[in-house]
Amino acid sequence: MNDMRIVERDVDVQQNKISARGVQVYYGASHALKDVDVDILDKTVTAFIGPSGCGKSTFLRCLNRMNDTIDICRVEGEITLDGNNIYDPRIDPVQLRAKVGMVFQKPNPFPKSIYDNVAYGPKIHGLTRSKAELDEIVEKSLRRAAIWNEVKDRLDAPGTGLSGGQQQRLCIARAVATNPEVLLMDEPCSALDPIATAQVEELIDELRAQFSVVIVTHSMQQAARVSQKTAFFHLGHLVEYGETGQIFTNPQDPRTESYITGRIG
Ligand SMILES: Nc1ncnc2c1ncn2[C@@H]1O[C@H](COP(=O)(O)OP(=O)(O)OP(=O)(O)O)[C@@H](O)[C@H]1O
Repeated sequence: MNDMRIVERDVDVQQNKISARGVQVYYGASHALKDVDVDILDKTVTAFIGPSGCGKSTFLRCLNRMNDTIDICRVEGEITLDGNNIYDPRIDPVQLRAKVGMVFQKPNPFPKSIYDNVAYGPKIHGLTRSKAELDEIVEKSLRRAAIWNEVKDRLDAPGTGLSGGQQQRLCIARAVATNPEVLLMDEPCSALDPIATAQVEELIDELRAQFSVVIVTHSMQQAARVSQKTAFFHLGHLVEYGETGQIFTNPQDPRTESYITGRIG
């Protein structure tokens, strides 16, 4: 008789969230990104590293069409989110950016209360039907961003009155409030002190359980601490992409090796 028992086992299939093929970016006549191919995994932190001006932020901004806001910028090639072309003219960039949220280098809370900073996105995207539901989303988002305990008694106070590290976690709460699937972070710790940096790094590790996180960082130590995958960019090319441990201990390309050993950068 056939053995019909189903063997339970850990299934650890890492799925592609975003795929880029043949991506070129131009600022006017200047060719800033050249033929970038990459698959970004779900529930994974991917770090983009490389010397200043190599195109890390430009590529990050391609992933939620933030480059659309720069007049002279032109993007070619294909980028898909869950298999759907994000540059399809039928895609609304505002809706896309709710799914692919972004946190910037400098914390940039709106000049509004802590509550309103987080409530804004769910309100404009019509994600709630009642004040009670909105309160719930605000609390959940502030908890996910590990700042609830610090602000729960002053939700009406201005977001801009928080410390830099708290403001950045508020911006992360704002980004997660629309229930995104991908979180893009452009040097999110560069304006923070070491303690706030450690808090945000810990948070990034927790967010990975729910999102695909992509982080641009100048700090190789940070990339090594927070990411599972690393992409090394140089002069507009994605030179090498792989497991973070492999990139830092056994890089395959001499340019990657020069960068991580401090010879370029
Ligand atoms: N808005 C813009 N207009 C014109 N050129 C730009 C613009 N933004 C970036 N560039 C150019 O595109 C190239 C890539 O820049 P990008 O900011 O993506 O690099 P980066 O690797 O993120 O650099 P950094 O680490 O210094 O932030 C650079 O040559 C830069 O000067």
